[in-house]
Amino acid sequence: MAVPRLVLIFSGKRKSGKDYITERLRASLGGDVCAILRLSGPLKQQFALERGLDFERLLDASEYKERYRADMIRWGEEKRRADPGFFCRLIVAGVTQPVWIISDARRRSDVDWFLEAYGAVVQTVRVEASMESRRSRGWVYAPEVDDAESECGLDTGVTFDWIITNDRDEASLDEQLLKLKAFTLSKLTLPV
Ligand SMILES: Nc1ncnc2c1ncn2[C@@H]1O[C@H](COP(=O)(O)OP(=O)(O)OP(=O)(O)O)[C@@H](O)[C@H]1O
Ligand SMILES: C[C@@](O)(CCOP(=O)(O)O)CC(=O)O
Repeated sequence: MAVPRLVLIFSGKRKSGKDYITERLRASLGGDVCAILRLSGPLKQQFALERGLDFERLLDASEYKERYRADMIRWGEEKRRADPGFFCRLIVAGVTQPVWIISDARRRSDVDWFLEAYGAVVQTVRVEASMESRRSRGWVYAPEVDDAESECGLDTGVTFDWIITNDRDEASLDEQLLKLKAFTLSKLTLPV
């Protein structure tokens, strides 16, 4: 198994901007240095296959995805109950880049699995956005989703190494991303 130099574990509420921010970070680091690994990737793929759904449409920030979210959460939780590392192992297989971004941690079991496997190089990153910002990006409160572990599992119990505030202030976001990028680059220049 490849050994990463840095594993950034991102979490945050729906529409806080996890995908947006992780894509920006990858773009600025380059795809040969940095891989985005989505725990929900293999989950959505298998769920789509079993239900005859459109996998591609479950990936983007669409209303289509939201329609199936509660069912996907239940489906994924069954898999995790049987094997908490199930999705974690799937997404790290065969990755060759030195920097891994896990874009969508939602549960303690996800964070604990990475800490156990790669603890020395793990950094946890929380993306925060106001309810107003999230609403402006399409968030609408949904019972059984916003009050469930999928959204609240990391609200407490983890001391995040980084907190990124993603509201309307573009300059502030640029600055925060630059700091995280500089930290990431500093890890790449250290000897193995
Ligand atoms: N700082 C920003 N500037 C412009 N657009 C943004 C910003 N942050 C997020 N967005 C947009 O808001 C929408 C929701 O963001 P994104 O999909 O990244 O959130 P998320 O936290 O990954 O949500 P989910 O948990 O639902 O997947 C996307 O269309 C994204 O492009
Ligand atoms: C089903 C689920 O993986 C959907 C995640 O979708 P997204 O990260 O919001 O694109 C959430 C979960 O695992 O609880």
